[in-house]
Amino acid sequence: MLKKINYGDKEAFAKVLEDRNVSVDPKITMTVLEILQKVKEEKDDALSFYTSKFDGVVIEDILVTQEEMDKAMSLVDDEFISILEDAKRNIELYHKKQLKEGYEIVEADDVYLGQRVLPLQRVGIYVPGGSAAYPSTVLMDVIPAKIANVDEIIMVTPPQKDGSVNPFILASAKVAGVDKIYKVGGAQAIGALAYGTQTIPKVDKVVGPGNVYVAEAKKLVYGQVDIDMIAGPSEILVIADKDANPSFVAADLMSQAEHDTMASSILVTTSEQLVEEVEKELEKQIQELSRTSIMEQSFANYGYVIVASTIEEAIEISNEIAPEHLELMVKNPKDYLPLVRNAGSVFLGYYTCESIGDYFGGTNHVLPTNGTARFYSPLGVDSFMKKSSYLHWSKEALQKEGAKIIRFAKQEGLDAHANAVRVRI
Ligand SMILES: NC(=O)c1ccc[n+]([C@@H]2O[C@H](COP(=O)([O-])OP(=O)(O)OC[C@H]3O[C@@H](n4cnc5c(N)ncnc54)[C@H](O)[C@@H]3O)[C@@H](O)[C@H]2O)c1
Ligand SMILES: N[C@H](CO)Cc1c[nH]c[nH+]1
Ligand SMILES: [Zn+2]
Repeated sequence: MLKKINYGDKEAFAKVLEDRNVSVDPKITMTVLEILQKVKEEKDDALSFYTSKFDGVVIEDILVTQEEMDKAMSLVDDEFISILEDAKRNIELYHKKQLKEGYEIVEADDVYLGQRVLPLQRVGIYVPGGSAAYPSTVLMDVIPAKIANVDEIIMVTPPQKDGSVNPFILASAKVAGVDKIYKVGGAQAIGALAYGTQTIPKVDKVVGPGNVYVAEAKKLVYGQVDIDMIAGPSEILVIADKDANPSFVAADLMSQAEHDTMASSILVTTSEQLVEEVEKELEKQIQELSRTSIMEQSFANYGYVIVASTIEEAIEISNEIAPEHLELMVKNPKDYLPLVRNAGSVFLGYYTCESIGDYFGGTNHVLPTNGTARFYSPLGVDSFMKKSSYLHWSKEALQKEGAKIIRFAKQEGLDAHANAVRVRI
């Protein structure tokens, strides 16, 4: 099911990297530009138009009401609410450590300077609602924003055919602490968050995964608002030694392949025998699961096995691929962690399947994909904060150092800058 290549075959390996560089069809960019322009000009009317066109439903009031929230809570079982709360606790515990403080430096002559770390005022969270509903993503997006102390968290998500929102999404939003929820999705929702409409207020940052229209819209509004990252189809790279259990390896490869036909699952191993055993396990387990066709297509598109000569070499390969998720199914996995340079999130040991991180372990599951783990970080508290600097100089300090500043300004030909110092001293 997986295409087998050797790391030594540089051409074949280059193709693995190339395959991930899916460029966006210009037609999609044109469609999204058109949607964004219409939202900018026609605001709420454009939202109604596109919701009816793409989601097949006409909605009078897109703001989710208290009544709708109460109904959703009554539809969700207590066990699930309690699981959401347990997951929330783990996610909070992990993310609280990310809170950063500002600093101040005090010098002679009443000179002081510092950096303040401030929460964003209003953020927009996109929660996908097309082919699958992910209450877990609501927790992953919202909890770090709450910890950062963002003033207002607004969520947008496409309505279902009957005009409602999946109750598990609403329950998750309630547990996480979202302030307002609007029933609108796709590029039009991103446009609404970026430009504001009569109903949806303009935000400072848009975060959250979505399909290609959502991702393209985020790219296009960047600058008008900040965005988190472009999170594409899921990826998993498993590094397994000869002692790894083939049944576990196969199960984990399938766990991400089931997300999307464009998801990528790669096994890098030092054991030829494991390759054969994993193949057998894949054939067996895939028949026992439900999203068989998606997994098969995903393996056909981006499923690879790469044989490496050592675990160190396997990590070198992984660093080149820079996967969203990396599993180290090897003996003494922590010994290898320092060698990992590029990976969104690393799962250590035979029993740490990636699904733990998707739902419950505490680390964030909104992660850089498509090789961008080389420079992007997981979504976190930092994503919802910004910095601002400040400086104070006294008359004495300016008298001492002012001449240097005047000279600097003159060097740049900026006389008015120099003058601002001169008039004070
Ligand atoms: N990385 C992560 O953490 C993570 C988590 C959850 C989901 N995801 C990904 O998010 C994506 C969700 O996609 P989805 O489609 O299910 O939901 P979605 O909410 O992203 O997209 C649905 C919206 O797309 C718009 N749309 C659909 N067809 C269109 C068209 N022809 N032209 C213009 N707009 C159109 C509609 O407005 C619709 O409301 C998947 O790729 C999934 O793998 C990633
Ligand atoms: N693995 C996905 C991110 O790549 C997130 C997710 C949500 N639910 C299950 N998994
Ligand atoms: Zn997942």
